[in-house]
Amino acid sequence: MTAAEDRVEHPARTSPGTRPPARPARLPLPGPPSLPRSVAARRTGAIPGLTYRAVTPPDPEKVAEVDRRLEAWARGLDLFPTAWTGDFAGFQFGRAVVLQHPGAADLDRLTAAGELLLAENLVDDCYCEEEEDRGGSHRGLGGPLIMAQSAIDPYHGTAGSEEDWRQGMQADGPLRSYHWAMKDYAGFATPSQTTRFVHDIARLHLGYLAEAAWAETGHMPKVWEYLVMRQFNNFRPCLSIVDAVDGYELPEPLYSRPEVQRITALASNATTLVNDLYSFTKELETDPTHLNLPQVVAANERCGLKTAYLRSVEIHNQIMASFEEEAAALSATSPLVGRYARGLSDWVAGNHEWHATNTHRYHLPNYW
Ligand SMILES: CC(C)=CCC/C(C)=C(\C)COP(=O)(O)OP(=O)(O)O
Ligand SMILES: [Mg+2]
Repeated sequence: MTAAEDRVEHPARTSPGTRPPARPARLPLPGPPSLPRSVAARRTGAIPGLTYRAVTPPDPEKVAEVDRRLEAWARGLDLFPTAWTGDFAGFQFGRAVVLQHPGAADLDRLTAAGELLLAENLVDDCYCEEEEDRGGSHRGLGGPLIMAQSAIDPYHGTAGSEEDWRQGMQADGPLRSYHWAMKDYAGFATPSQTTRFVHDIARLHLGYLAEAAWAETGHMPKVWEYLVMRQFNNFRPCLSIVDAVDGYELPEPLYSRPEVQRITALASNATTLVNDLYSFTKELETDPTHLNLPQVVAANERCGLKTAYLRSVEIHNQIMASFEEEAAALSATSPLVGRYARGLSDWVAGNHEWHATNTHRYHLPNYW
C-alpha cells in the first residue's frame, strides 16, 4: 500500500507543532471513501485477508419456514409498525439463524433463537441507537435497559405490585419481544442454560451503557478499552445458547471452567469484530463519530482509516486464531466440550456468511 492510497488522516495529525493529547479526543473522522450506492452494493463478499470458515448455503425451505413463524410471532405481539416491515425482511432473521445454528435440534428451537435475535436487535435499535430514529437515547439509557433486563429476569416483589410489573413488561415492542422470546427459550432450555442467558444479557446491557456513556461524553477509548467494551456489547448471548438450540446441555461445571469461558469469549469477540468490519461503512455514513474498531485504531494510532481497517482485520484474525487453536486443544479433552466448541465455530462461520451477503444492511468500503 502506498502513502497516497492511505491518505485519509486523523484530524489531530494535521496540526503540526501541537503535542498529541495523552488520550486522543473523539472527533468525527473522515468517512470511508464512498461510492455510488449501485457500485457500493456490489462490494460485498468476504473481506480480503479476513480469516473465516466458508459454510454450505442454508436450506431455503427451512429459512422460509423460520421467517414465516417469526413474522407471525412479531405481528401477533405487535412488535413494530408496518413501516418497519422492509427492515424486518432486509435483516433476514430466518436466514441468520439457519446459518448460525446448522445443528439445531428442531424448528421450534431455531425459531426461539430467531425470536431472541429479533428481540436483541429491537432493544438495541429502539433503546440504544439514536441514529435509528426509533426513540433511542444515549442519555438516560440505564432506565429503559433495567426494564429490558426485568423482561427476561423475573420480578420478585410484593404480590400486590406483581400485576403492575406484568403489565409494565408489555409496554412496548422491545419489552414484549424479550419477555415472550425468553418464555419460549425457557420452555426447552434447562434452568442453568436459562440463567446463563440472563447473565449474558446483563453483560450485553452493561456494554450498551458504556457505549452510550462514551458517545455522550465524546470519549475516545484506547484500543484495549474499546475491546473491553465490545466484549460486553457483543454477540455472546447468541453463542452461549448453541448447546440448548442443538438439543443438549454443556453442564454448568464444564461451562464455568475458565478455559471454556475463554473460548466462548474469544469466539464471541471474533464474530463481534466481524460486525465492526462489515458495518464500518454503514456506521460512518449515518454517524461519522460512531465507534467501531477501525475508528478507534485510526484515532489512537494516528493513521488513515484504510490502514486502521487493515490493522483491525489483523486484530480480528489474531483473536480468531486463538479461538481456533484453544478450541481444538480443549475439544481433544472432552467430546461434550468438542461439541460445544463446534457449535461456537458454526455460529461464527454462519454469522460471517450472513454479514458478507446481507446487502440490505452492509457494504464494504472502497479499499479493494
Ligand atoms: C444479536 C445481539 C446479541 C446483538 C447485540 C449487540 C449488537 C447489536 C451487535 C454485536 C451488533 O453490533 P452493532 O450494534 O454495531 O450492529 P450493526 O452494525 O448496526 O448491525
Ligand atoms: Mg456495527
